[in-house]
Amino acid sequence: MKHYLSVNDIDSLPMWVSEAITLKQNPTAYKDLGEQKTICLLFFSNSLRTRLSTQKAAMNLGMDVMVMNFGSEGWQLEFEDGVTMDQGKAEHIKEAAQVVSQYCDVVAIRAFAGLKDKEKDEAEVVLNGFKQHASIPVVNMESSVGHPLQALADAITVKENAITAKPKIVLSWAPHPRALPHAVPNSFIEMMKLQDAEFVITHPEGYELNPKITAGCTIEYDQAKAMENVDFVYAKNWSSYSNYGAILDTENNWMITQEKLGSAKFMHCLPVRRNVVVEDAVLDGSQSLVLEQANNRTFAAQIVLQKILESL
Ligand SMILES: NCCC[C@H](NC(=O)CCC(=O)O)C(=O)O
Ligand SMILES: NC(=O)OP(=O)(O)O
Repeated sequence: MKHYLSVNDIDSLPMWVSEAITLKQNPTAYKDLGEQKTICLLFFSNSLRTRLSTQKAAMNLGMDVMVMNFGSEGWQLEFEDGVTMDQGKAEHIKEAAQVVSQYCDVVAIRAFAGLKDKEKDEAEVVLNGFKQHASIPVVNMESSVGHPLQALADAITVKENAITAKPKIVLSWAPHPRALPHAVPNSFIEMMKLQDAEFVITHPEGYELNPKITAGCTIEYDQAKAMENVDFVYAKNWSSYSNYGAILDTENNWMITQEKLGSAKFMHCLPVRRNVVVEDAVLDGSQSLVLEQANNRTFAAQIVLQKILESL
């Protein structure tokens, strides 16, 4: 595998998930694979889990790791071709990506959607800029439109906790004080299409995601109805897609509560706003899988890096 940019770079989900679960028994089993290899993690946006779990995964594989908060510490990058660079941006992606490629064997990038300009976000300028100009494999650590490492960790978590072969999984929109990107729900939906599940998306009207991504999915505007007989509830806020980046005022009581959850398991990618997205009782109770999801981020990243290292 050259790059890991979206869940569609996974050639066999069942195989990857099963390899990741096996890996958990002996995380350093492939310690020699990454010897003399360096990964560079570039952050244009904040992170806790992605930063530490990807670093941990690389260390488990024996790799050297360099981390840079590019957004605050790097030169401001120009991504457009042919511009006269007489304004604030000091360095062009053409040089930056090639320079990084000289120091590392793999580069991983986090750059969230700006949520102002849909076309610009969907062009994935940062991720694609590196893909185009770097000569090394690129890993997506959450871009404007996808978070495939999270989705892989989620698939591992579902596999480990499912008690039926085809569980009912509901992706529920939840409230949030800020406008959030679509990357996590997008990749979760794409991942659901790769696995056997009765999958339902529920959100208030106006919060429809990109129809190209939700094509073929069941969308139910009544949250209670969507959650009947559910096995896994995956909560996530996202801003409007059609009214791009807006917070609408259609929300009415969408927070996940223990009462709504019933006996289902609760999932969220974290960080989560307590008593806004989900009530304390759920997060502090035994049905929450959020810490398992975060733990599985290491093994998701490790499987991805393993596949990349094997193909170098
Ligand atoms: N990487 C996981 C989620 C990252 C991001 N959440 C956030 O920005 C939450 C920030 C806050 O709660 O203020 C998102 O939704 O895509
Ligand atoms: N879930 C996740 O990606 O967390 P961070 O944003 O903290 O990396």
